[in-house]
Amino acid sequence: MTDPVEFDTVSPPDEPSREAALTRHERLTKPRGSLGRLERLGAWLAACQGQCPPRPLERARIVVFAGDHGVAARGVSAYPSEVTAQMVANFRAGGAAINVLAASVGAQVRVVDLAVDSDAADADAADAGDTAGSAYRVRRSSGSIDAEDALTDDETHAALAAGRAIADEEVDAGADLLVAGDMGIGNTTAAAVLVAALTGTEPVAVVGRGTGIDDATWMRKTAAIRDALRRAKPVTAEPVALLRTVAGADITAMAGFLAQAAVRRTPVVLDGVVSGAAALVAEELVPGARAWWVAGHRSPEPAHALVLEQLDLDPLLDMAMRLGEGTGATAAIPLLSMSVRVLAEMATFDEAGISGPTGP
Ligand SMILES: O=C(O)c1ccc[n+]([C@@H]2O[C@H](COP(=O)([O-])O)[C@@H](O)[C@H]2O)c1
Ligand SMILES: Cc1cc2nc[nH]c2cc1C
Repeated sequence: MTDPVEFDTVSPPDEPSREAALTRHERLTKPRGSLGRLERLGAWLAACQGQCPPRPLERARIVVFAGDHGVAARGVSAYPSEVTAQMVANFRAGGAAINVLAASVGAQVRVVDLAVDSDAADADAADAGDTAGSAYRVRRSSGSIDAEDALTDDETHAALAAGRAIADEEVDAGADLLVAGDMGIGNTTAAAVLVAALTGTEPVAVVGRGTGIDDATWMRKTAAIRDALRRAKPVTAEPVALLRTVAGADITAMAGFLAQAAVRRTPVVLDGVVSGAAALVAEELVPGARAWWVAGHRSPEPAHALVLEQLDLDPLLDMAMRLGEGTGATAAIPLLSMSVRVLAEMATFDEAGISGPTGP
């Protein structure tokens, strides 16, 4: 059996740099506080970088964690499982929404197949040019979580180790901002179960429309979530066992990635309900990790609202986006870039010879 995966502890972002950024904002040529949340966002990035003004963001990386889910066979999605492999090919060809959004904001996309339900040989072929992609493949799909564990212990450790290694690779290659995206038919069922388990919520309050399911599918999905939640209950306080029971290799790797990004002091933009569910588990694995995350957007999935509340994160955008792939997070990247550049490039009152506020 493989060894359990250990994570170092998380240290908080640098408070003096945050303070310096907030103080600098008082001296920039604008009424005090007038850039609103953009000011706090820049201060957060200054704290993450440990310097004020912060460096411009130059290497934002989006990692799409792809995997299939056995529970899809219960009829819980509006699309068939084969779409996962087809979309992985689309990502690699550059034709998916995330490719276009990433190109628009100057970010790069990396796709990693953790458990796509296709032949490993296909994955190897598709991974040509991205050798790391197939190297991290843990298995094909996952157990149907309403009736069996998603993964074995060994697979859970392998997926966590994969996510940790991917974060290390990205940080070592100079990433200054990370996004965890997801692709996997059926993954909103697994995400909803994780969120319900970790927030003590009833199935009907976490079930969402996913890819756009009809009412009959909603009933099957709710039943699957109910059954999986019953299986998850005994391991709710054990994050690794919870991942083994109801997550799947893609979400498990994402949790490892989010945990390790925080350990490595690298800021992350969270996406929708799937990255949110992984983030809830990552915060259990390495408490304090949430200080390294910002919520890029609010997904209409009800479980996402629970994630945001539990992690005390206020999303930057509310665009009714429910695609996944990291698209909601990537749409928020321009705000992060602006927040940094404002601190670095705006003139101060002194420099511009502009009168400051009247009064004391
Ligand atoms: O990120 C979200 O909040 C989100 C909400 C709904 C659907 N998705 C995407 O849709 C797929 C899962 O939907 P489903 O209905 O098959 O569970 C998966 O590929 C996700 O990336 C993602
Ligand atoms: C086409 C398609 C693209 C996706 N991207 C993320 N989830 C998806 C689900 C479907 C069905």
